[in-house]
Amino acid sequence: MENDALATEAPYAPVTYGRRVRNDLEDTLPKPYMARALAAPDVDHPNGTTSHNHNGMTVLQQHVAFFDQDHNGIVYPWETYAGFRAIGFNPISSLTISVLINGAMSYPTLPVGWIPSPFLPIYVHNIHKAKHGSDSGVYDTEGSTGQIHTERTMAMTEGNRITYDFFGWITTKLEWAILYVLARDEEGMLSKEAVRRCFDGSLFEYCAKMKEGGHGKMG
Ligand code: HEM
Repeated sequence: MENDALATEAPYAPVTYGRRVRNDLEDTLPKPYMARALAAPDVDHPNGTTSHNHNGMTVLQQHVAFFDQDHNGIVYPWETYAGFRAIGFNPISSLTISVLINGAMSYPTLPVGWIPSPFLPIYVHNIHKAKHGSDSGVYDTEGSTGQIHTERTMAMTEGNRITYDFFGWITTKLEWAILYVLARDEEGMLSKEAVRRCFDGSLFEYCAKMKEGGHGKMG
């Protein structure tokens, strides 16, 4: 009975055998249940990305800060576009993605009123309000991160679908598809480290530097 209390699998729910719960996090990660505000840790990086400055922002704010080109706390569609160009996406993809991202995320982040802004600004301060359903759950509703265990991302985006959450299904797929295009290796694999660094935004800084140095993958 005592062992049952710690069981992570239920015989009558085969899905709990397929989607295993890790029980070794505490070996390397202190307080794995505690959401981190400033860092995106995993078992191999218990302190997050130490080379990356959090500037006092939540991990989700750090995720989008790269796109705030003029550092005024607002990401306009043309800044999203410039950010995507800087990390190597072509003009057509960059334009399409920036219209979709700012189109979907501007409104919930607006600081005052009910009226949408025609310029589609995204307010970094309120980015936690742009969180949607059917996601990985790594970011919590305040924009902090829990532990990241993302070995099987595509299966995860299927498995995390919330019923009738069409917006969440599509947005989550899109986010993971963009990450895949950006960070896959020669064998078409997405490394766990690329995923972790996407969460805290340090991946984008890295990709922009690579692109600047002429190592950009997407030309
Ligand atoms: C190359 C650029 C980008 C990539 C690869 C990317 C990828 C991702 C990924 C993989 C997630 C995690 C989704 C999940 O937890 O299942 C995510 C979440 C998020 N991203 Fe991005 N993203 C990018 C750019 C942006 C931009 C420009 C913004 C807005 C300015 C943004 C806002 C968000 C928000 C608000 C979330 C939280 C969604 C949630 O957890 O519900 N991202 N992104």
